[in-house]
Amino acid sequence: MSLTEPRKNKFCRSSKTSESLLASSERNESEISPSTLYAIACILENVPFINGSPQNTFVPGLIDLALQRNCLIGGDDFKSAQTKMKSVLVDFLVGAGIKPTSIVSYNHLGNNDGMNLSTPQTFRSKEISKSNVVDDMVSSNEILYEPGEHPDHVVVIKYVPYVGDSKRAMDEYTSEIFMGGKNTIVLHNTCKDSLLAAPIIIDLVLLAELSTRIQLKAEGEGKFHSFHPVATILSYLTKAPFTILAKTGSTRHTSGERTVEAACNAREHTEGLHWLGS
Ligand SMILES: O=P([O-])([O-])O[C@@H]1[C@@H](O)[C@H](O)[C@@H](O)[C@H](O)[C@@H]1O
Repeated sequence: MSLTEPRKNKFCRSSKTSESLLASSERNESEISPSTLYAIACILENVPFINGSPQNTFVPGLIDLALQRNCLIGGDDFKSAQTKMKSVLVDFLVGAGIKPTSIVSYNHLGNNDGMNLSTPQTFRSKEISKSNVVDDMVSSNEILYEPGEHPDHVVVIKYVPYVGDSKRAMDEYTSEIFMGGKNTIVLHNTCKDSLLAAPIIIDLVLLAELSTRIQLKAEGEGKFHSFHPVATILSYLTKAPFTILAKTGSTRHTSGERTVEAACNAREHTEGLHWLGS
């Protein structure tokens, strides 16, 4: 986990493969972000790495290295309060046939993260992870939304030192209902940012450790093997779930519902198992 870093809009040449990434870190090149360096160190020691921040730490060369070393990586960005509420509420509204057309999320906080997010480059990383959470829900409902249609969605975060770790979140959800009616839901949420993140970190660490001890094989497979290094099961607890597409093997940020399914499947298949190494 690290403080939010500026988002990389394109990957430099040295981060494209594991070889070029390792060579670049050996040369101490500045393009390699601190969180990517931490991840390299973990993978080289076969220690699971979880990205609790929103920036794109998992550059292609790092994913390559994790696959080669079969080391667990997961992320991105702990889903703690406003975004957790948003993913649940929008899922309910869309599922109930109520069409969110405008979502405005504002929050202010005064801790170190709030100060760090007060620069445009780092805020952009968080803005993306807080905004994309509804994309898959909207695009999957072709009855409510035309192809390409989506709600107006605005995310604002302001740094207010006085409130410290007591994060304030204010949300307004406006939706179209039956016969062109309008519905507006307004939420106000005050919470201790760190107290929300801490249990998520503990759960992620426990789940990551447990995942590394599970061996499995599908029918027809010759031998047992571990889960895929890209830990979809961990991404349920994040804003921007980092997952692997079974068909193509490519990684992508996907929706929360798919990660719920992955977590439920994993639990179903592991309940009551005799634990290796226990
Ligand atoms: O999870 P959430 O409340 O939507 O998002 C939060 C952000 O709004 C806040 O700026 C940050 O400090 C928290 O760590 C968390 O990421």
